[in-house]
This record gives sequence, structure tokens and C-alpha cells, in this order.
Amino acid sequence: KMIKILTLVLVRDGKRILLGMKKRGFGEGRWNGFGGKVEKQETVIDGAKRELREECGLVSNILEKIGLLKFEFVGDPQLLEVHVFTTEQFTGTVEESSEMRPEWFDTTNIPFDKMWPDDKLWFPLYLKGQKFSGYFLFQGHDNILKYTLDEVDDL
Ligand SMILES: CN1CCN(c2cc(NC3CC3)nc(N)n2)CC1
Repeated sequence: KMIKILTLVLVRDGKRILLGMKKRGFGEGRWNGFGGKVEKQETVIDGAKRELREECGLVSNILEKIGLLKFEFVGDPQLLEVHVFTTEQFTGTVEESSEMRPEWFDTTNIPFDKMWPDDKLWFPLYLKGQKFSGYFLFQGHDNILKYTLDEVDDL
């Protein structure tokens, strides 16, 4: 199996969370945090910071690692390994990019019906400050066949 390392950054401002509407490519039409591929010459955390800046204009030097999500798709040898981070300390002004249309949401009103199906499962752990590690087997992009999700103390 080939493993692709990806990042996901969740930006918080008190009880608001910044999500982006993905305008094209993988996950198009869904709200999500900001992230992408990790280049060969960069660390995961530097890749996360780069994608945050490229996708919404915000700069953060303090990302906290909060989760590890592994995804498999029936019939696809590509495994996705998503390193999830959160930040509450950032500078810059939020701006739309070619990839993402950012918008602030109240954490009591997260648009799960227009997000990846796994989000409704692990977001509650994130919102209560729990670190998590999960594995999800997808059939296509909308159907979770099975999953495991654990709260963890360290990542
Ligand atoms: C650039 N990356 C792409 C993958 N990604 C995912 C994936 C995901 N589920 C997987 C079935 C696709 N769920 C969230 N919330 N994010 C983070 C951003």
C-alpha cells in the first residue's frame, strides 16, 4: 500500500472556527480545515503552516498536533494519513484563495452535512480538547463501511 501524508489545520478564535469551502479537486464542495500534501523537503508541521498560508492567508507559528486520521478506500491502494493540527494564535487577514473560500462558523453550528462524513465522528473529541487517532474505511467518498476512533494522550 502507498501512503500519502496530508495535513489538516483547524483555526479557532474563541468559540468560532474557520472553515474553507473547497472550490476544486479532492473534497470539492465540502467545508474543511486547511491543508494539503507534505512536500519531500519539508516537515509535516512546515507543510501544514505552508498550506494554511496558501489556502486562507493566515500565518501561524504555533500549531498543536491534535489528531491522526488514516483513510482507506475500497479498491484503492492509496492510504491517506492525515495529521490534524489546531491553532489559536495566528496573524494576517483571512482571504479567499483559488482552493478555498473561508468562512467563520460558531462551534455550536458546524455544517457537518457539507463536510467529509468522518468529521461528525471526530470533531466532538476535538471540541472537548481530546487528542484522537482514527482509521476509516470508505466506499467512495460518502460512505464509511467501518472505523475505529480512540482518544489518545499523546501523538
Ligand atoms: C488535504 N487534505 C485532504 C484530506 N483531508 C480530509 C479527509 C477527510 N476524510 C477522508 C475521506 C477523505 N476528512 C477531513 N476532514 N479532511 C484533509 C485535507
